[in-house]
Amino acid sequence: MSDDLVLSIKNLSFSFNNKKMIYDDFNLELKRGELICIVGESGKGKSTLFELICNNLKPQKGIIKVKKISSIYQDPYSSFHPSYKILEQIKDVVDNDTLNNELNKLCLELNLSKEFLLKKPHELSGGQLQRCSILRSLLMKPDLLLVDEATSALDNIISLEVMKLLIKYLDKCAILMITHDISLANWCADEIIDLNRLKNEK
Ligand SMILES: Nc1ncnc2c1ncn2[C@@H]1O[C@H](COP(=O)(O)OP(=O)(O)OP(=O)(O)O)[C@@H](O)[C@H]1O
Repeated sequence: MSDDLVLSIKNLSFSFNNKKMIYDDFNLELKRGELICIVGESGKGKSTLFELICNNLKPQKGIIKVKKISSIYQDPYSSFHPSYKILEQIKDVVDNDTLNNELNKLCLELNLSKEFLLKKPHELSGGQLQRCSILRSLLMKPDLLLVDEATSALDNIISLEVMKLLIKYLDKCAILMITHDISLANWCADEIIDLNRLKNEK
């Protein structure tokens, strides 16, 4: 893949148990600096696409190439182990230099008190833990950030601030984001892929 290309999906076909095709000859390229939103009704295959990109599902046809991924999910409690402090779980995946250089600044930008990092996941609210999950993802310095409805657990003002922060990171990575919020997609996306239309075109 060229330097700027972080995701390449070519001629992807996928169905569960060889039943209804969810993807049929689907193509997508994402370059550093691009933000693409995936929209579509429930059951159209948004999460399935992320599972395919993360290599948790195998396509029947086609090739998916991807550089370093980090994911932010809708439910932050599913992103953390319940028994360990947040900071320990961040240290598991982030090197010391990055922690020393970037943790304070990012906590400020995410409006996240460092005290939260010394707590276990269930001691935080959904919104607080989601910001911890975003913090960990950004500290991992991914080439591709997969964002699945990640701001829906946050209130509107924080959600907008977090989106602005993610957009600031676009010089370092690309973002592929699942959202039901069309106005958010219209506001931030370079391109919107509507899975309802994909199906209608068949
Ligand atoms: N493990 C599975 N086995 C069989 N079918 C599945 C499996 N996972 C998902 N599906 C089906 O595949 C289709 C796409 O599911 P997917 O979860 O990708 O949709 P989605 O667009 O993310 O929906 P939502 O907006 O509700 O999260 C659905 O019809 C779903 O029922």
